[in-house]
Amino acid sequence: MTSVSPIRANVPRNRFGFTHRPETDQSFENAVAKARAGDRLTVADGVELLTTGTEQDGIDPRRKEVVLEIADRRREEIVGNEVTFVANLNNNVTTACNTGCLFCNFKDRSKQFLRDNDAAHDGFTKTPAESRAIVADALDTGIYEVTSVSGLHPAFALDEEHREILEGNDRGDLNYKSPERYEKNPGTYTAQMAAMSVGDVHLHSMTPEEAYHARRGTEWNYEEVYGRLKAAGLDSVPGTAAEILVDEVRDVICPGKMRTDEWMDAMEAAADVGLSTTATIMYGHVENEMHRIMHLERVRNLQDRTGVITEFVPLSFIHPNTPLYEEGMIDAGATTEEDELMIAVARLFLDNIDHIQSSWVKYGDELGLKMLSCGADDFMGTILSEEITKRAGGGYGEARSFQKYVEMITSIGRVPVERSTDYTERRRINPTAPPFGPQLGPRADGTPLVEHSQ
Ligand SMILES: C[S@@+](CC[C@H](N)C(=O)[O-])C[C@H]1O[C@@H](n2cnc3c(N)ncnc32)[C@H](O)[C@@H]1O
Ligand SMILES: Nc1c(NC[C@H](O)[C@H](O)[C@H](O)CO)[nH]c(=O)[nH]c1=O
Ligand SMILES: N[C@@H](Cc1ccc(O)cc1)C(=O)O
Ligand code: SF4
Repeated sequence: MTSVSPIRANVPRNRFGFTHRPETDQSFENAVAKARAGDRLTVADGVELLTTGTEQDGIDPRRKEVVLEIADRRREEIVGNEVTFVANLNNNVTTACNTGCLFCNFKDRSKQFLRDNDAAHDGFTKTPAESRAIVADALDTGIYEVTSVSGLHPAFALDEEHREILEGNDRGDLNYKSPERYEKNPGTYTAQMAAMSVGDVHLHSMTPEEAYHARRGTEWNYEEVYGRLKAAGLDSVPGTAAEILVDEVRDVICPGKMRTDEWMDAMEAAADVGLSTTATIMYGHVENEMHRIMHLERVRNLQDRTGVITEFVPLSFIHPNTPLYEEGMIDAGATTEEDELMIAVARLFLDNIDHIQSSWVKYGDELGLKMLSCGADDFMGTILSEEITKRAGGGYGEARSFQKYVEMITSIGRVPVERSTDYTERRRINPTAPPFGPQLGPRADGTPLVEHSQ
């Protein structure tokens, strides 16, 4: 075989002095043989596939095609030709947060939200009543699910009992301030859950990091917290806040956030009280390929223990407005080749998670569609409102209509399918029978959700 020039990757892998390096005793060829045979992959196998061989720098384009093709075939064996998506709304409650993650531009320093601060700011907080009105309107238009993730507002408490504990505490280290001190009161987490549980809408909310905030200053374990949230209306948990589940990476990008073990603990507790979850990886910043595969191994182990992870969502880091980029710690996010390999190796490595999501918020339509032939089978949801990626500098919009989904999915010869959050309800859409609108939501009647241009 004549040699082809390797493609450079963007990530500054040598700058941070990490202990874990993408080095293995495995060969690319052996790893490929195991992937083809469907054997459970080791960390070394995963690193070989993700790097297209560790013996050389950069990505070998021919080897990359081999990995993508094996992953695409595996996708077909496991889930066939259907491409799913969900009719959902994002309703984030507040941007107030002091955790200071260096990859995030969603948050605004919570000081700005205090009543005695006169300076203008772009952040927002919604009361439970405001959240309810927004979800109720969307439910009438046909959504199945509401996803809600928020900053860790200092006035948030889990419930009234938690508020009493926090009010009665004079410890200065609990990141708590009374709601009276703020312009707007987010209420309690359980009040927000109850407010957003309109009709039979599926409520997907409370990341492990939010659950951590909801138990601060108490002895309550995560089972207690998720149990109370479930009783208030929570249906399933977004497995974000995962970022990279290796502490030496967390030390750099989110030193204020929970460590890997605590994230695992919270996710297991959610499963123990009967909630299903998703799992994510946010990649393409300071981490190297060894970190990415260690992350996949930890997610695979978690799924072996819980079995409740319905989908895996690779979130490609959006860099332009983030401290990591502005402070010169990174030069860019992942390249297209790294994105393709991340999806493909997630499909091959995670032999116990059926669905791999291609996120149009992160990849856009063109690359998003390409990912559906690299191992992904789910194409996210309509979401209708998006703030996290937009504020980080992403430019792929805030919504997709059913019409757009049907056009995109049929253009690559696959079958468009509306799904429920946990994939147990699925409805194949006949592409020759417009108009296209949601039918699975509690109040859905097939009327299109948003304008066709999106
Ligand atoms: C913004 S937080 C909101 C929920 C909660 N504060 C938390 O940290 O879990 C949700 C997730 O968005 C993702 N995110 C934030 N900034 C991002 C960026 N610039 N690019 C890609 N994903 C990002 C991270 O994975 C993060 O865990
Ligand atoms: N529901 C999904 C979202 N929601 C959008 C998020 O609010 C945000 O844009 C971001 O993705 C955080 O990194 N995004 C997905 O990528 N996938 C979803 O299923
Ligand atoms: N649907 C995924 C993806 C997601 C990503 C980022 C979010 O902020 C919210 C959701 C989840 O539930 O985890
Ligand atoms: S990722 Fe979440 S915890 Fe971290 S700063 Fe952003 S909103 Fe806050």
